[in-house]
Amino acid sequence: MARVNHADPAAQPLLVIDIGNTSTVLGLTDGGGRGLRETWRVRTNRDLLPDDLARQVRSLFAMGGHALPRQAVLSSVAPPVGENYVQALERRFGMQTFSVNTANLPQVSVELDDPGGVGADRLCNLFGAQPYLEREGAQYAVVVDFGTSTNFDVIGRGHRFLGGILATGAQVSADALFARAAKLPRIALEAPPRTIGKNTVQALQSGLVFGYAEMVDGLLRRVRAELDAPAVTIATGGFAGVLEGICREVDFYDEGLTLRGLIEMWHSRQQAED
Ligand SMILES: Nc1ncnc2c1ncn2[C@@H]1O[C@H](COP(=O)(O)OP(=O)(O)O)[C@@H](O)[C@H]1O
Ligand SMILES: CC(C)(COP(=O)(O)O)[C@@H](O)C(=O)NCCC(=O)O
Ligand SMILES: [K+]
Repeated sequence: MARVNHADPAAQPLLVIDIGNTSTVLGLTDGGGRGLRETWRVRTNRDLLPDDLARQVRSLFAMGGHALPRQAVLSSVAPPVGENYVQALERRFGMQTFSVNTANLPQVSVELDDPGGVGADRLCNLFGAQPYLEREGAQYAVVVDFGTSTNFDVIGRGHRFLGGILATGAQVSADALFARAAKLPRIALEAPPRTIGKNTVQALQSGLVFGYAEMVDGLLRRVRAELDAPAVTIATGGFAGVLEGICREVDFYDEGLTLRGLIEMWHSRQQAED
């Protein structure tokens, strides 16, 4: 029987929070494991103050019947929301918190002009991609993260962040078009039955969904052509599900990659400290 080591932080449940510009994903790990007992997706709201966030976290945990853990790890690309969560968790619940940034990840080599400028979510994706690198025996991985912006994170073996691409997110592109074309209806971003649309809605869906997929495929081909060895490609983020089966250059779809990366990063940091 496994004995729980109460002194070992890696054996305790952990609250993980990934704060994007549109959504915040929270998760609770099972004690000591990498598995998630439950996840929640809430809107990222820059207007909420630390006590609002404390109330939010408390009610999510109450809803699931979970006790609050003693430790949390956060990734934020939406200041000041990350800082507000940290204040809430530390002051109201006495939690120990760790916020991801380049400076506190010595095991990662960020090979950019300004290593400190990379988004924390992209560093989570670096960790989330590790199992794919190992399983596929690839030298490189490219994570395509479909959020507010669409990020391509190019990762090399040995925890190397090599660079990438930032493209306008699919919803942001659609919103910009609707805002400037008076006669166009707001449509659901889903694939139409065929490329040649038979009405305004289908024509828009073709441009926004198939057009977007072609951009992704084209950029992935260009990235692959610049690398000196094969790359495994994985899609994640809010809009990835819509493109599943449409992008030809995407090998895997993995909704939970960023959050699992955040958990993995925390464990690898614990090991580095031991
Ligand atoms: N369940 C869903 N189905 C389809 N599209 C979604 C879904 N959830 C989010 N999106 C789209 O994904 C984008 C936001 O993704 P998300 O991962 O929440 O972004 P961020 O990481 O920037 O917070 C938006 O374009 C949104 O319309
Ligand atoms: C590119 C991003 C806006 C993506 O955020 P998201 O779409 O996930 O909300 C974020 O990772 C960010 O602000 N990055 C800083 C710039 C960089 O990574 O180079
Ligand atoms: K994200």
